Amino acid sequence: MGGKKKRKRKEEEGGSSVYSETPPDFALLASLYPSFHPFVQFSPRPTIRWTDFNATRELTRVLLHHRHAINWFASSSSSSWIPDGQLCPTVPNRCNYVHWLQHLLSSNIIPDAVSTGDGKVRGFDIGTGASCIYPLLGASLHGWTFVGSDVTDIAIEWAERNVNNNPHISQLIEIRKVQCNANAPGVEVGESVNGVEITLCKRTDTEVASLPLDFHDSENKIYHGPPILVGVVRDDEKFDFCMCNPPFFESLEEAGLNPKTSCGGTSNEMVCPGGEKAFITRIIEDSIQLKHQFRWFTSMLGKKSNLKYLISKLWEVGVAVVKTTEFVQGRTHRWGLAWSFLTPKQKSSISLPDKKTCPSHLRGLQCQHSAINVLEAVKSHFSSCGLSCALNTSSFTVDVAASKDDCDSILRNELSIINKSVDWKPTRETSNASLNSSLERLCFRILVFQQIPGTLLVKGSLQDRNSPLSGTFSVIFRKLEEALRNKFCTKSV
Ligand SMILES: C[S@@+](CC[C@H](N)C(=O)[O-])C[C@H]1O[C@@H](n2cnc3c(N)ncnc32)[C@H](O)[C@@H]1O
Repeated sequence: MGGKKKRKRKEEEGGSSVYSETPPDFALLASLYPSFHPFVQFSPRPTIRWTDFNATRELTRVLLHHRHAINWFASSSSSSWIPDGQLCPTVPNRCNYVHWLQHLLSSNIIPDAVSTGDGKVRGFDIGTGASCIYPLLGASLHGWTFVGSDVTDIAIEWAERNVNNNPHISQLIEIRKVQCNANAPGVEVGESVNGVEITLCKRTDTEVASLPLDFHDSENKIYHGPPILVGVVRDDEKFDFCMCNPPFFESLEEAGLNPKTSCGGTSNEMVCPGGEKAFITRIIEDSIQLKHQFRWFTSMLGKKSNLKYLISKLWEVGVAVVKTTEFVQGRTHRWGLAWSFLTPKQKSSISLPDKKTCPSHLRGLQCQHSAINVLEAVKSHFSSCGLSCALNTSSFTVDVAASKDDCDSILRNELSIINKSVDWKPTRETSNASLNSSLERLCFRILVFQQIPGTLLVKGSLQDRNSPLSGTFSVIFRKLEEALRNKFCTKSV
């Protein structure tokens, strides 16, 4: 696909932002902001040293002010708006997420329940950080109201400070401290590892302290830290969305030091046992309990490889719609995952309902076509898709078997049709090598019979409804339905 087409697709998904079109002009910013000037190297072309934490922090400050009218000067004499070493957000990357949320909210995919009664969009930012970047951006760009939560005292203190420094939007933002459950086992967020705050990425040559042994235990992928949504969101609250830039990494070693940039980030901000996979899994679990209190649940991901697991987890818990996107900023790639329990209003894209509600009946084929004609069309449809099938003219059935690869490729095709705006139910991961081979195939039967005089009914039934591949059945059946309607129906029935 050409670059133009790709960009258009991204824009349709809400996956690009103003920063892809108009990157920061360092020379202009240096001339407007004397505090930024010393960090700019003008030759061969204006840029900053990305490995210098003070330079990236200053860039964030000036961009927030210049582009978003967000005031970053503390009211005290301090000129910092986040303390040394705390994660310093890059504005373009954070804007991409806000831009995508705006796209989701306005896309009309799910019912448009106004949460607060005052007509304002209300969001919940999980782990708002010292910068409070998402509430500040969301409030300033779109007038959204926010609750921003965090677990550490330092994040709460500075987030409040940053909100108060922006009186024009401060009324829109509430900062909420997550009360850590004293009995919760595992990580003690708010305390530092080994009693020292370990700073990541601050400098390229920063040493990362060694960790206690049990911190390396990657076996336990279950999140067992402080509450995330359940226990933090109040019973009477409703939100249009939640968002999260989670601690991506499982360990300090994994977080490592990115030699190319310096965005700061402490252990508390960057690391959680089980990494983002465990953290987002907990958000998914919380979302089941809070399904009526949020329109959209969303999170950012740092690793594409976690998407597959999380999407299948989502379908397992019975969500109604899943969306993903990719955020690309320079050489940094991030992914967005969104889900909702509200039934989509329109079928703008594919949704695979749960097994019990799989469409499996095609009614109303006019009887001027014989059942045999229809049966043969069924067989030739599946044969042309490369699936193995057997026609039985005495039982009026076609038995079809699709391999896991067939199912994956059917889903992939669907995905490309819907411009990679993903609404799909992938096959469950089959990591267990001893898996019975029948589980690796999706077997189903198509039956054609006369339901009432004059009309034929085409019915599909799965051989094993619990097959991990059964999610693909609704796509397969819908494709068959389309093919049969095109061939036999003069008008939609
Ligand atoms: C990667 S930082 C993101 C900060 C900011 N939102 C940003 O995008 O720059 C993750 C944040 O989540 C916070 N955090 C970790 N566990 C949390 C929990 N259970 N509830 C709320 N915040 C949490 C950390 O303290 C940290 O500030």
